Amino acid sequence: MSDAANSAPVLQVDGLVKHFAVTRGLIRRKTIGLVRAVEDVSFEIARGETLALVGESGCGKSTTGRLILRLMDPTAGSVRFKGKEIADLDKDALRRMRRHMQIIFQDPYASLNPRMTVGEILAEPLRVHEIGDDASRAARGRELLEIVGLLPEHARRYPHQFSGGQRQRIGIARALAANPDLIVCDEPVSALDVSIQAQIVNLLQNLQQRFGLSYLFIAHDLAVVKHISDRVAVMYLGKLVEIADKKTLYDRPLHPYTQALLAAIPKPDPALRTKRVMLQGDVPSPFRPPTGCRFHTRCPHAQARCSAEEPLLREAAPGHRVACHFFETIPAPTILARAGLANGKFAARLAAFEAAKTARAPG
Ligand SMILES: Nc1ncnc2c1ncn2[C@@H]1O[C@H](COP(=O)(O)OP(=O)(O)OP(=O)(O)O)[C@@H](O)[C@H]1O
Repeated sequence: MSDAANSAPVLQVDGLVKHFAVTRGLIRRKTIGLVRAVEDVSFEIARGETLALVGESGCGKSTTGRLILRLMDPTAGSVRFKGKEIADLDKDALRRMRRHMQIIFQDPYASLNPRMTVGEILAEPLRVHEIGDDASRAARGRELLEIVGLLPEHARRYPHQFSGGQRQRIGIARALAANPDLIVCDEPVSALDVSIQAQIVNLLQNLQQRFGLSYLFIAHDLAVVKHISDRVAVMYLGKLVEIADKKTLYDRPLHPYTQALLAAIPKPDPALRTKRVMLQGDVPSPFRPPTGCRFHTRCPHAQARCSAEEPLLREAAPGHRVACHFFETIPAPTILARAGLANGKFAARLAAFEAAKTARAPG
């Protein structure tokens, strides 16, 4: 994180809620319930900071990202960008503000228009925001391609002429075009090979340093998040269950769900390996979330109170908040002296990712 990260937050999210209505009937549509995708989520991101938002599929990460960019309306809650409440902005002001908040998607191919050249794709956000003329937009496009490690002459090519990693670089260049302050990175490397993942993470880190960018980095892959984040927020079934700076969260996870997610990451020293806390079963449906603590149906430490009473996100230490009734008393993950208990597939991915990241091969 850069020094500038100590200044006022770029983004403040307070009590964000999104419920999707579930309807039935073809002619007379009737609401039969709500998918509680995001429930009372609050966090902030400082200038130059990366907050990772982590959790299993369907826990509400992407919806949170889209609510922040106002790509959909929230059911309740507040999103303030550089001190301004987004809900208060009229259509024109929202369009102007969007210039400063961008998104990078998981699948760059799906988000790049196949009929446009790369030059046209990069000029588009500038045209939408009425920045410059045709010549200056084309020049900016060529500059952006160099910034993300491609060649200026690539502007004449079409998205299908690039590899997955190169396409993600184009997606990043497009997000950078209008000089944003905040980029929502929605699983930007999940679809890429592990060696390419490392290159894209390196690129995002370099761009952050160079341009003072803030990132909300959405991911389910803790190996990637470990490298890029300053702080980590863990989400389960629409709710934040733990938030802390990276070191605290990785060294001293207090929520049983975070412990389970982190135990899947192997440590190089077998003596430091922790017993893998197996997550039982699938994530319950956000259509009918469990009562009390939403994690209680899968929690190895659940007690009667957990199904009856919803835990608040409480401060465990300054900057470290945990939503668990019993975090003070549940035991830390067991240390094992024996190797081989970590998740082998994950271990291999993490090792490959770290090797590739160190190699910093060109993309
Ligand atoms: N437009 C929608 N209408 C109804 N339900 C939706 C809609 N968008 C998302 N959901 C539901 O909201 C919940 C959260 O979805 P979301 O995509 O935010 O989760 P996620 O953590 O990003 O998962 P993934 O990694 O799979 O994208 C899911 O149960 C999803 O099915």
